Amino acid sequence: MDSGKDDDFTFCQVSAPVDQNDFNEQTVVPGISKITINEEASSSNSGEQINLWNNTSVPISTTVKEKKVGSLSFNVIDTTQKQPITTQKQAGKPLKDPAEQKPVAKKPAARAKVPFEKGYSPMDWVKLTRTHPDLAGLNGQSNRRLIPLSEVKQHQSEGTMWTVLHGRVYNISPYMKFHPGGVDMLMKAVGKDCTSLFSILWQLAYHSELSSSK
Ligand code: HEM
Repeated sequence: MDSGKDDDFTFCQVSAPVDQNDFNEQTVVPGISKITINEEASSSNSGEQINLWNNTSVPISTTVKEKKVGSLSFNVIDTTQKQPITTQKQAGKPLKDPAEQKPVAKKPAARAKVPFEKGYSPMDWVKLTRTHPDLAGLNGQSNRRLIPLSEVKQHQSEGTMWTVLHGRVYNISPYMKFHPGGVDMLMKAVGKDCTSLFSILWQLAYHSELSSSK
């Protein structure tokens, strides 16, 4: 093992994220009519931002930051946009050349925080991570093995709910009731590669804290 992070449930080789097509942003955030997805952002410093509505792309520069929530750690894309994410959409009319479109200020996302049950506050999570060193459920197994997506799909039950984010496998089961967005939201990531979904949420500013350096 190298000297990298060894307290984590890592590494896997999987296919491209699969949940993007299942994902309907309206069900996650009613009222949102326009979102964009970052492609090729997990390991490069530059990429393209694809606009889902008119399929134009805008070059952006990205950096990948590693963030931690308790023992869960993950990479989060930090995009330094050269152009605003949102542009005006005209109902029923073809969109203008992106260069002509007036920029619209990005609205802060409507809050969708769910009240925590007693004993599941962020502070309780911190305590749990300190008192339970093996929340990933490794049981002494290496955290550096290749895990196929087919194996990730098999872990969808209490205690062992796996997801893939930026090429790494995480057991998010212990975090379920601590998730500020609620159990139902987090369940959408279980048994899948949630990288695309996570990028969408980040762009909607739902996971802003995870991606800032505060
Ligand atoms: C994969 C692991 C995930 C982790 C570790 C995680 C962690 C977090 C954290 C720390 C927050 C609070 C951040 C903030 O207040 O800015 C949050 C909020 C939220 N998350 Fe997640 N999340 C995960 C996956 C998901 C998924 C898959 C969804 C939806 C499908 C989701 C939906 C939300 C929503 C709606 C909020 C509420 C944002 C707000 O209104 O404040 N999360 N999550």
